[in-house]
Amino acid sequence: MNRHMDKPIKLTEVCLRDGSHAVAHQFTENQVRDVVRGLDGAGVHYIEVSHGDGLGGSTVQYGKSLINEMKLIEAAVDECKNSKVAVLLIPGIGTMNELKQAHELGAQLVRVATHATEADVSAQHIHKARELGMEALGFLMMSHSVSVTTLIEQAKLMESYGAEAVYVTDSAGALLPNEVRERIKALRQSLQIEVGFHAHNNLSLAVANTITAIEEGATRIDGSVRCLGAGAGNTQTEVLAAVLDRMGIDIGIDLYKLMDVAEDIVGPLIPGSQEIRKGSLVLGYAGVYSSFLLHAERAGKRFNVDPRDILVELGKLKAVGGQEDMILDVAAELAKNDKVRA
Ligand SMILES: CC[C@H](O)CC(=O)C(=O)O
Ligand SMILES: [Mn+2]
Repeated sequence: MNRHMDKPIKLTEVCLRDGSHAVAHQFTENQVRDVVRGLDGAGVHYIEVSHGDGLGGSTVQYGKSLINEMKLIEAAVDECKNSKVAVLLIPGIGTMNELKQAHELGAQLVRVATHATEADVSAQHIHKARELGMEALGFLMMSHSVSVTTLIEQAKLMESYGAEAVYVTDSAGALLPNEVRERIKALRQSLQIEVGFHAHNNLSLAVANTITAIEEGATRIDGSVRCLGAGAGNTQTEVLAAVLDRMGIDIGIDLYKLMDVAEDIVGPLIPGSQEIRKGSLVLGYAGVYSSFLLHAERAGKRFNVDPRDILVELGKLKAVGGQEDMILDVAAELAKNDKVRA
């Protein structure tokens, strides 16, 4: 443990949930089984399994899953000897019924995710999860887009509903290290519960930002092996584990086993490349939801406009998760303006 930490670090591996965006929600049951078996064997504490947009996300708006997420959750639970299965739920996309179903299948933790100004919509789901005996954590998305004061207010709401931790969620991968530091520090000073951090690597800062969060006392940390997550992916778990080991922080994970899962099991599932390319870079630069990338690339093709222009415009409009329909509106509008100019 480092000097600020009062609890050991708990790692949530998100490649099977955030990574679902990167594979257009096409995970098969066997892929999930293989990845979970490997992560469980490496000692990962929590493995999140859900549609990329959380329980109930399989829709035309967000992208249809190949396999019903409940089947994937059941398979993940079946493969776990020590790891716990976690799910993500965005109120309004996921419902109480889906939460109950996931719990009955063996999910032990839920992260209730809201936009960084809308924590009030998480109350019922946090209460329900606690009533079911699940761990219930709050996940404040697009945390870069609000002031530290707002973030504290919203985190306190989640704490008052019974959340056992609140995450600073850098959905756009837009936060700079000093901005992570001030946010984590402020939440640590204002909350009695644990603080977490979830990064995206769009500006190549995910590992550095995660280390900064840990230095400030964050104890709930997310990563995705091989960066399999939306945009340029998340904090690369095996890299983070190696860095923490070098720092003398033991998180109880077998580094070589984790590297092997990353290389041999997750690597072959990655459809494109998770390196930072122009699309993902613009996500971080313009402060846009990482899960918008593939939608913007598709809309760009359809309307013959540069996806970067779509993303920059969405950044200006401060589009939030759940407003995926705006991506098509913006693309159509840009195409119309291009025609007028031509
Ligand atoms: C659309 C939900 C989103 O992927 C949740 C998340 O991981 C984030 O906001 O970064
Ligand atoms: Mn994410």
